[in-house]
Amino acid sequence: MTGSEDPNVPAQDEPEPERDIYVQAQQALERGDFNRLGRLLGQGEIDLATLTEELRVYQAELEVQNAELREAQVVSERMALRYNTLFSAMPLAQLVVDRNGLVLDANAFAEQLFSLEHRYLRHHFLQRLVIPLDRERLAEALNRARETGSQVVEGIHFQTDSGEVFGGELHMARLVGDDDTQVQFVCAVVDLSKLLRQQEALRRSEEKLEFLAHHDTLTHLPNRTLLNDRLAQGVSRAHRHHGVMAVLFVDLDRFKIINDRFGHGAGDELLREVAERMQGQLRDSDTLARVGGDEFVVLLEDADCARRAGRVANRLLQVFGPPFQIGKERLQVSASIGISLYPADGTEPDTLLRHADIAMYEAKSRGRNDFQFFHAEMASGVVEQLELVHALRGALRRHEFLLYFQPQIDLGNGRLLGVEALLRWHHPRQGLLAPARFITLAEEVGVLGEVGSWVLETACAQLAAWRNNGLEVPRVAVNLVLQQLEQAHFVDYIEGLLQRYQLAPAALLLEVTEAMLMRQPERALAHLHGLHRLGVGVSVDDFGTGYSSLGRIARLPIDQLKIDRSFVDDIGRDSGDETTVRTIIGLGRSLGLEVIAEGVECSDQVEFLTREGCRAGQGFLYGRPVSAREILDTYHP
Ligand SMILES: Nc1nc2c(ncn2[C@@H]2O[C@H](COP(=O)(O)O[C@H]3[C@@H](O)[C@H](n4cnc5c(=O)[nH]c(N)nc54)O[C@@H]3COP(=O)(O)O)[C@@H](O)[C@H]2O)c(=O)[nH]1
Repeated sequence: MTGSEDPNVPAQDEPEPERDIYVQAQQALERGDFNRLGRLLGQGEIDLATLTEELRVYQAELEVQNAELREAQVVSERMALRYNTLFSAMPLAQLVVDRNGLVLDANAFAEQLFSLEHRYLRHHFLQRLVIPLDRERLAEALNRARETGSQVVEGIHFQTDSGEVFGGELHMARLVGDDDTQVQFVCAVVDLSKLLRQQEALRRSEEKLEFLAHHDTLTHLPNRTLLNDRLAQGVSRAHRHHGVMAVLFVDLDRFKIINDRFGHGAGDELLREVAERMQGQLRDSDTLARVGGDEFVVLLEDADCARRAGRVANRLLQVFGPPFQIGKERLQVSASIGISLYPADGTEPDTLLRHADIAMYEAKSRGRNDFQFFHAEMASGVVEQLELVHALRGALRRHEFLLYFQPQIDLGNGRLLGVEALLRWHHPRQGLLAPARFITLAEEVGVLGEVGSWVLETACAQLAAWRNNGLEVPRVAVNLVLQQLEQAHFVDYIEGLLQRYQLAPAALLLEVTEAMLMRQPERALAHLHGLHRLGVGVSVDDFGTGYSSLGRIARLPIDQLKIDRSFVDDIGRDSGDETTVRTIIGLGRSLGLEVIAEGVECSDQVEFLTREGCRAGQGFLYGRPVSAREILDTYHP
């Protein structure tokens, strides 16, 4: 003991004797060594009360330690969870490697990226996951990471087990181990090629959206929006350079009929084919746009476009020459084209388009399959046409149609053989319109089939009504259009109609034109045979104006030939036409067909006709087309 040492303070590492006994007792108790405890108690140096107190304190200390341990466990579990989430749940390929780059762990994204299962990936060195050329850079980065704790390697190329190479970035961060020998790194592999692919896909989607906004999805031609844009640019260019420009408005003839008859699928295919054929006739600098169902617009902007416009229009019309093979059908289509020129026909895009549209209507009204340059005088007429088109659409619903009837007379005895039903339209502003004003338009707009059904129904109903009023009109002749003759169940429909109005089949005579028969669509022909079997009469209207082969006429199931008015008109004036009339009458007789002459206006004509053997006639001489009431008043016995 030194002089400075307090004899009452026990040396640091010497246990306090009394306390030592208690510590020994505690340890014995902890171990469950009751013999030892008994011996210590037997030594009599332990006070039981003090021991109990010591044990209580010791227990309290133990509880605190336990609580700390539990808390530490919770913290460590939470840390493990966080680690797992960061390592496994983030959509990023991650690997844990040791100081040499040996893979110790890898998440599912890494397995997927490198096409390697976890168990194989674990035995790889990070170096094997990059291409040989980049391995030295990787080794340098690993060394630096050991010193600095983290590293990023940019522009590195990885390779998958299947040999695929992709560019990207490698991010390394020290995970554990202050000691260099135990160090581990977490490595994140960023696949930039995927990012680039995603960016590329995004760019392509944007491009596609942009394309769709400016192009027609069916034909892929510029749509109205893009056309307006190009038209506006063209006009301002032409204005700046005192240039010219041509706008061609192309509209298919009777496209609606094709759509209705063959379905929209066929219509779409036809439009695609038309677009392709037309495009083939244009220069790269010309614009061909689709601006509506069957409407296309062509812009010509070169210096000689005013002269070229007519030639281009001609070439466009010629593409419709060869039939279009749509599925099993061979379709013959034509188009009408209107042309307007900058600056002569307008200096604003809208005006140029409108005037080309008007000229196109003019081409249609002149018989279609043609082109027309715009003239100022056209405007008023076409506006009227457009109004008519608009009004026609609702005319049936508004009950604006009515039938007039013209008598058909036995030329020998003047008796009434029947009447021809002739359509009239009571236009709200223009008054009573004859068919010449609206039949072609009705066909174009696609309402003629519906109107035709109305005519048939009304004519039959009228025949029944006359009969109920005491007038027996032997038959009614009704004009048909091809559309009606091609309806799927036309013969059944006619049969139903006759039953509904209790009419004999011979009370109905259906007039078809020679032109309709020339085209001889299969279904129409089948219907003619069906009608014949039913006993319904079929008359060939305007006979002599077409070029039907006599052999073909002889084979058709028809009952009557109607000599065209133009020939009857020339009786006594043109010996050629007289010969035609004579031939038709002879033909009818040899085929056993009734022959009726239309447009009979004077007794000389009657004399010629009866002399040649024609027994029936219709014309102003016997009566103009009149209302049903007037027929009743005139012919009621
Ligand atoms: N598809 C349908 N076509 C129809 C229907 N109703 C009529 N039409 C066709 O329209 C064309 C013109 O008919 P319309 O103006 O009624 O003229 C008829 C007569 O008025 C006229 N006619 C009769 N006799 C004379 C005459 O002596 N002189 C003279 N200048 N004209 C006369 O002829 C027309 C009847 O012709 P047609 O039918 O050829 O016998 C006409 O082609 C009708 O076919 C309809 O409902 N559907």
